[in-house]
Amino acid sequence: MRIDVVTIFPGYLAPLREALLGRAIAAGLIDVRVHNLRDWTRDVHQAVDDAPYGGGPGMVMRPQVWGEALDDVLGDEPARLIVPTPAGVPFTQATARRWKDEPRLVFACGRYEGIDQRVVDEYASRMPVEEVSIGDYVLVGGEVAVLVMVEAVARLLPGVLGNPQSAEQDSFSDGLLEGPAYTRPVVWRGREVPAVLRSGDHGAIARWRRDRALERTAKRRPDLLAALPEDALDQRDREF
Ligand SMILES: N#Cc1c(N)n[nH]c1-c1ccc2c(Cl)cn(Cc3cccnc3)c2c1
Repeated sequence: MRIDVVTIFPGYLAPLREALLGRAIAAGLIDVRVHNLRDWTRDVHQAVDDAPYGGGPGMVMRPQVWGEALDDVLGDEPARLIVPTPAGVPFTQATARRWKDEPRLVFACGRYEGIDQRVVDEYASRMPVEEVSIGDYVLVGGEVAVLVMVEAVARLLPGVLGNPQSAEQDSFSDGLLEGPAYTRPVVWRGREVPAVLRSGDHGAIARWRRDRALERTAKRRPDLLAALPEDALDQRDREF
């Protein structure tokens, strides 16, 4: 997969080159290119924003510079354009799973009060464009959202995670939150690891883990339980 990110703060994307993702990039599993939007400005001040039509607080990012940048970055290679925005469709694990098979993702990272809407409208007329949000809170720009989305997608790509089973069995893969995890020592500050996890009874362990996942999901995210398909829970599951 090729990933392009256009931003006025390229340094914000430096964490992509660290640790697991950094190794995946170095191994050629992912091709990540970060572009500075200001490279497409033509004025001495490298202006990328202007006052909003209709008034209101803050500034809006100008369409011209975005158009020139995206025309260049996109070239003729098919891609999906992702535009982070607080007003976007929620980004979920299902989104990450859908995007992992894309040959190329291009992220348009805005700042200020956002990017002139005509940029989205222009590119949506010729390619898949998604305006997405990573959550119900407000950030200062799109860069952190891109870090989140790139990591969520990249970890699903073959060879990126040391243990591919992690991606298959992680939270949300079965629609439930993951239950608690434990490792050595068996007793820590007087707190003991649940005996079932040391029993060697794999059936009992699987049941215990599912019970804890159901319990945690019912308590913290009842909306996820409600969204499960009818046949996802058996009678016993419904006791939580
Ligand atoms: N994804 C996501 C996401 C999220 N979950 N919170 N905030 C954002 C996000 C994404 C993109 C931008 C761009 Cl461009 C500018 N801002 C600042 C802003 C603040 C208030 C109102 N409008 C824009 C962004 C915030």
